[in-house]
Amino acid sequence: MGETFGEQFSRIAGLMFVWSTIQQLVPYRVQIYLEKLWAKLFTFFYPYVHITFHEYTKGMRNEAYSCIGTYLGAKSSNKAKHLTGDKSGNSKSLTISLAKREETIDEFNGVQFQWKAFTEEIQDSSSSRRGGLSIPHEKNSYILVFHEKYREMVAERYLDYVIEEGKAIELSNRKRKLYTNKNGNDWYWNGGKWKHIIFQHPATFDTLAMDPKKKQEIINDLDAFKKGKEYYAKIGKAWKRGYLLYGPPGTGKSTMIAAIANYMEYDIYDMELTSVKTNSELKQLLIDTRSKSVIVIEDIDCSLDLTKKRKKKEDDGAKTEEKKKDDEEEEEKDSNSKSKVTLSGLLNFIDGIWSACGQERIIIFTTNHVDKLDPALIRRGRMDMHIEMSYCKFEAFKILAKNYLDIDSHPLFGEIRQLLEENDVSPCDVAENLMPKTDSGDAQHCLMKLVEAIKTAKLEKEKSGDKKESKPRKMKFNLLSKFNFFKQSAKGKS
Ligand SMILES: Nc1ncnc2c1ncn2[C@@H]1O[C@H](COP(=O)(O)OP(=O)(O)OP(=O)(O)O)[C@@H](O)[C@H]1O
Ligand SMILES: [Mg+2]
Repeated sequence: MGETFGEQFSRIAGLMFVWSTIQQLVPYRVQIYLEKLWAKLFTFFYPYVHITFHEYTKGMRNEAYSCIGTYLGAKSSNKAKHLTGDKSGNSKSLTISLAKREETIDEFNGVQFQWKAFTEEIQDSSSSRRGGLSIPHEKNSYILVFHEKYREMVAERYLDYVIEEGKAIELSNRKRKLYTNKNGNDWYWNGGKWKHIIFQHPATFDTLAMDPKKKQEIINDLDAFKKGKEYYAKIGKAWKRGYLLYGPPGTGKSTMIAAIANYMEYDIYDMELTSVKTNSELKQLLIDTRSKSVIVIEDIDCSLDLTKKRKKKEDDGAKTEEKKKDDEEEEEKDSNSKSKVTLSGLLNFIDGIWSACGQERIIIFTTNHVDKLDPALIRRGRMDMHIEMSYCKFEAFKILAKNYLDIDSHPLFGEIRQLLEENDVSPCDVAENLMPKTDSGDAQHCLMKLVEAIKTAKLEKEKSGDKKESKPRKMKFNLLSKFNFFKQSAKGKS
């Protein structure tokens, strides 16, 4: 394997010359016999196999080519002498690749493999002809050369390894995207049914205020899912996971989605179910999603009248014919303007045959009213984990205090602990009070503000006599509305 491409080429040319001379001198039958002999001889003198990976095959970009390029760039950045650097709009940092005609050696399981970045100049006489001149264009490829005896290793392990590694590097270096199926002009359309902007959200599990034990459980579940490729294949299950996030407004459901996407380094598909007209459109949307993504349906209880539809069927039996007819007419009027996605369409979306066509996907539903959902929608197995996002208790408060004020303790913490135990306050409302409104706003001032706010809310509640059914102030932060801020900045970058 120590030979360069030049030396290998001279050796092949010599052998070819000997062969063509012999061919001209002997009759046809002998030629056939000699051809077999030649194949053996050739392998004996030149026991190397070449595999070429072109940049384009049949007019389509070859995914293997870009994965190999990324892999070789990462592997040879400290070995090869000629490299190129590239920073495309979609990558977070500089991508290093082998320069044209550069060679490098890669080692796998103690075996050396030779790679070369090959470029061929082609004189295109048709499409690119300008003013009588034919403009040359380049045909790029990577060539892998290895000894005959490693054929099996290459086919069964090495190439898979190279492609997977390349893909992983590409994924970790790409800018992630937030997709939507909503109508609107200020999103980038990517050819399918989804439009996107660059996804940038600072939420992480560290900044998410919730019970630390519960948080760790979710992180462990995500870790197991990430590493579960073989396990899911072994048990014959599609590699996907479903989470149901439920809880009152402002308890961090949307924030949790952003934290999950950041932790997993996934894209987000924010599905507006009311914009989907039919079940087949829903299926098409699913097909158009890519793997390594979180598919989100927020406020699932408000998205579709799924529960009503099912309940109606049960009630229909008890109605008079006239009443039934009136209802049907009413429904007909409604149905022309509304989405016709049905519960079974949605269930198929979650775990039908089609849902398995892309791997490594997380589906998340959020709701403020878990009790309103159809049991079929949230049964175990369909939604693997039910996560309750609840009011802010002391442990969660400490995380917010650290995030917003950078403090771990304060004399007011004791009072706040007690107030949080006795009152239902959403993390959103706590966060709102901890945010300094002026430059002079210090920790003491913010904590006092919080204490006052909780006490005032408590008094108001007592006055209204509605001690039990306290509803926190609804501060609706839809995932998309949060990202409106990023739309402008994302323009032109994607
Ligand atoms: N658990 C939390 N940890 C950290 N910040 C939080 C948390 N909950 C709420 N917040 C803060 O409050 C804001 C609103 O939270 P978020 O939108 O995630 O709530 P939600 O549960 O999705 O509400 P809704 O049910 O109205 O959609 C967030 O931008 C965040 O700043
Ligand atoms: Mg939300």
